[in-house]
Amino acid sequence: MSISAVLRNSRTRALCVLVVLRKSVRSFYTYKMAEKPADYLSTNGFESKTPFLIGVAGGTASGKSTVCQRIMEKLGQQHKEHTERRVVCISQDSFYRSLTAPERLRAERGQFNFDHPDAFDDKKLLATLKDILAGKKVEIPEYDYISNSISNRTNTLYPADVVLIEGILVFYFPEVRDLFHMKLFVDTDSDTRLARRVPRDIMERGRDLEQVLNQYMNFVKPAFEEFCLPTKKFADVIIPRGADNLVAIDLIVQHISDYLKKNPSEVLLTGGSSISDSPQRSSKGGRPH
Ligand SMILES: Nc1ncnc2c1ncn2[C@@H]1O[C@H](COP(=O)(O)OP(=O)(O)O)[C@@H](O)[C@H]1O
Ligand SMILES: O=c1ccn([C@@H]2O[C@H](COP(=O)(O)O)[C@@H](O)[C@H]2O)c(=O)[nH]1
Repeated sequence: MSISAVLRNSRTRALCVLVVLRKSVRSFYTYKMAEKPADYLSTNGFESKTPFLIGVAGGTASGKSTVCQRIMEKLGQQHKEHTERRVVCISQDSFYRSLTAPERLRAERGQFNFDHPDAFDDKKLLATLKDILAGKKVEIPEYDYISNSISNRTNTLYPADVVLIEGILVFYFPEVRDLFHMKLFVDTDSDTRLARRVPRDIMERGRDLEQVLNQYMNFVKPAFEEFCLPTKKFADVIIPRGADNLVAIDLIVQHISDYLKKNPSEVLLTGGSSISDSPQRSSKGGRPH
């Protein structure tokens, strides 16, 4: 091979290396930039960080709401103005879908399966959680268990640092499940749950004993076994005995508290924080907890 051919060849090789290098540098930036909007909301040169999203699943009356309440109390959030809260909590029940007229009739007779995934508007739940993760203020509908429907009242959820969402099937829908940075499963035995559900549904949800037991045997128990219990395997932390488990609650509170300390709530100037400081999905590597 002549010297000029060698030179031409090595120049070609050098050019190739440069192209490859440029390509990998560009794809590195593309990756970073593409990741950024999911973690930061950019408005007028300011960025507000995405909240740390915690899913809390478990069977009916396992104590999901009570666990969330305890966490809020221990973090001193319960008595704060809604606009001031750094930790907020919502329920998957706000995302039950509207029923058709025949379904409404069945629901009134206790013959509608509210424990089946089809009872939920999972698209709306997903869209709302994405808005929350984008740092938006959202309206959360109130669910009315007496009329078995979404009421016309909503509660405003202001951007917060940590958002808890509790519900029987929060880990059921894969796209929803993948949004969580941390997944908790409240594991309370079925007898205890039934013993709690009966008085609650009679006193708070306007049911009679026969209705509660029929619904439990026909729908609640089979659906728990088919749809809710299998999602326990997705949990990062299982909380046996629910709100009675003070050790588990204290550990979770400590973790959230550390997260809040590491992530001051003020809005950040653009470029003020690195991507690696922001929450990572628990299904991927590098989780912060
Ligand atoms: N550790 C507990 N000890 C006694 N009662 C409890 C406990 N946890 C929850 N409860 C009661 O059981 C019922 C269901 O609890 P809740 O937290 O609403 O469960 P979930 O949100 O899982 O449906 C409520 O009436 C609640 O007050
Ligand atoms: O109109 C409705 C809607 C839901 N339910 C029951 O509620 C539970 C879920 O709420 P928990 O607070 O987790 O118990 C679910 O088991 C449904 O059966 C209802 O009875 N009526």
